[in-house]
Amino acid sequence: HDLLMSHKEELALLMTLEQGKPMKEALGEVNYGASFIEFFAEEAKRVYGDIIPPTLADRRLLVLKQPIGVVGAITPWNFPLAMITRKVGPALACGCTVVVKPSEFTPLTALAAADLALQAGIPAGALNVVMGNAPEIGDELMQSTQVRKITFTGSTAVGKKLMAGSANTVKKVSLELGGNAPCIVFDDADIDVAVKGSLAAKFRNSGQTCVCANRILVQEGIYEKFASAFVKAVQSLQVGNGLEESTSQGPLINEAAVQKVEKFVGDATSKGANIMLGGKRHSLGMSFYEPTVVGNVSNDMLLFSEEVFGPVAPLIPFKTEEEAIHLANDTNAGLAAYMFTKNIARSWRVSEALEYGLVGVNEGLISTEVAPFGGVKQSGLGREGSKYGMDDYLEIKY
Ligand SMILES: NC(=O)c1ccc[n+]([C@@H]2O[C@H](COP(=O)([O-])OP(=O)(O)OC[C@H]3O[C@@H](n4cnc5c(N)ncnc54)[C@H](O)[C@@H]3O)[C@@H](O)[C@H]2O)c1
Ligand SMILES: O=C[C@H](O)CS(=O)(=O)O
Repeated sequence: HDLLMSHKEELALLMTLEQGKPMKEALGEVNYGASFIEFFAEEAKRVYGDIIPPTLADRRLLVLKQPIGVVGAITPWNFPLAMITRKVGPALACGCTVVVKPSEFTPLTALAAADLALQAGIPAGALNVVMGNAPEIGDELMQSTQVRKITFTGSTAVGKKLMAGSANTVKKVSLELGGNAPCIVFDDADIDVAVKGSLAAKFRNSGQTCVCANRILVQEGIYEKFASAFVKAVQSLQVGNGLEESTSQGPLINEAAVQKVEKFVGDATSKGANIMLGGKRHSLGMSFYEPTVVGNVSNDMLLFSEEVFGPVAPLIPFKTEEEAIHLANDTNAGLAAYMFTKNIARSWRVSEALEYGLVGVNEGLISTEVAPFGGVKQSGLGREGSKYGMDDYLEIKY
């Protein structure tokens, strides 16, 4: 933890250079990534067992918790450090060894973090980083009987492949997959809080975050007022080189990502949505795309049904609370959801009706190492972070 923090600037520079996120976000990710190392170093002291009152007088019943064994960890490019430490932290704390396969788009951050781990005294062989052909490495990890657990963060499609491939050796699998987060703005919301929270939830890492607001549902009574204020806030975002202090929006990870955004925006406009801001490649060229707001989006559009993973905010009008809940849950994803309301009864009622692993109320940035992170439905299996994050790396022995 201390070496990550003392090398914060170098690690952040690596992330900005290979992933593109603005330095201020990269610096924040080092703090976030290091927090998992510190948190789980502490949790290692609390891997408690049990002594169970026996059913027979001459018996003593004991429960131990032991490390599951060798862990295969496969991670994405969008949070090159934190998605690794969110796995390596609990794995090492539970006494497991780890083989990490980082994304081919962000290898340097992974190697730098691993080097710091060796400097910190993590024994050689306890933490390993492998690079190369992802499917081949994945197959090796899935088929090896030495590997007892696969932990994956990435797209839902790849997660399903790994889950299926792990069946042959009955591995424990934890999956952190794609999202399609609704962000519900009710008539009774504080509009400034709603605009600030929706902006943060949508445009973090230029929209390339699994918990990004993917659909912004706005009640009809506040739709015009919210849309106007939200567009004005999006206009304040500064697109540019992540190394420049003024930049708040970097490039997308690659050309394919930009083409996906273009496809989604084109699909929406062809079906009647209207571009309120942006809607095209940025004049900087390369893989920069303008922060975009699309109005009157409906559930027949890709922007509603799929994870855009880019700087595009679809606004979807709704009439009633029941309609908002129905629209919000109308997806196979179930990672994060957000709502903005000043009505406490409504916040409880809607939170409990939403089919998601994480629900933010009047807040767009909810990820923290002390709380359980993970999805329901097809957004994943298991939880990372929090005391619950240890369970996936332990076996219970009676
Ligand atoms: N739920 C979460 O915590 C979370 C966090 C970050 C990203 N994501 C999701 O990840 C996606 C974006 O990340 P990405 O583009 O890196 O995802 P991806 O699935 O394309 O790649 C993720 C990792 O899997 C590897 N991989 C790809 N194909 C593989 C295969 N056949 N076998 C083994 N490994 C393989 C990649 O090399 C990479 O290391 C988005 O859908 C996003 O929502 C989810
Ligand atoms: O992109 C997915 C990450 O899990 C986002 S967060 O940094 O954990 O919020």
